[in-house]
Amino acid sequence: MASIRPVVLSGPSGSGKSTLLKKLMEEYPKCFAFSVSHTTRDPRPGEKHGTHYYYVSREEMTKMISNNEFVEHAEFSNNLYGTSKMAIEKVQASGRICMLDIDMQGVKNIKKTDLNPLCIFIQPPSLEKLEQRLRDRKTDTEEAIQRRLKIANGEMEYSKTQGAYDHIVINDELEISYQKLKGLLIKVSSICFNLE
Ligand SMILES: Nc1ncnc2c1ncn2[C@@H]1O[C@H](COP(=O)(O)OP(=O)(O)OP(=O)(O)O)[C@@H](O)[C@H]1O
Repeated sequence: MASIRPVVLSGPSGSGKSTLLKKLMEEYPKCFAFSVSHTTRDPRPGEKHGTHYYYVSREEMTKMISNNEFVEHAEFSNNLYGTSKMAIEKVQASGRICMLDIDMQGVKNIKKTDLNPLCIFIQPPSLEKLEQRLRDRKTDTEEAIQRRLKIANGEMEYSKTQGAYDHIVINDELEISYQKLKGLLIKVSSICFNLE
């Protein structure tokens, strides 16, 4: 049986990826799952290997990176984090749709794998509205907002290139965008998604 395609949501910071994913997970908790990331940081009390993260040594993770086992990886506060192909395949094997929230570079990488992802660009209605949403979110400094807006320009440009994304959802009115997203996901797996 062909495996269920993983679904990538990508788009500028503040375009609404987390908001849409949260709605989806709340409405269909059994249908979707996130992949478990790898990290070199130590587990915190109560955290379980394979549930919260896969905890690996820096040596092991560096080796995995050079073996091209990650679709994306980054370093924060002296620790490496990454989304492995294996973790995505594990979700697929469980019969659920693996949802990924990854940046433009991650999209380019995952498209080179044999995971056959459905890539959806979550587009803000305008850069002005994006800026307003980032301000209203109150999670970023002015400097961070300016940095996010600069990156957003490049992401918007890339989204227009031929074949970059399978679909674009303009996130203007949240409920309408959410329904559009659901419509696209039914096509990935009507069995799992059991909406009809
Ligand atoms: N359709 C919408 N209309 C108005 N506000 C929205 C809409 N969608 C999301 N928002 C708000 O915009 C802000 C940014 O959304 P969110 O945090 O989901 O973006 P994101 O793409 O996940 O960003 P990041 O990449 O930084 O995690 C949030 O405060 C959210 O409540």
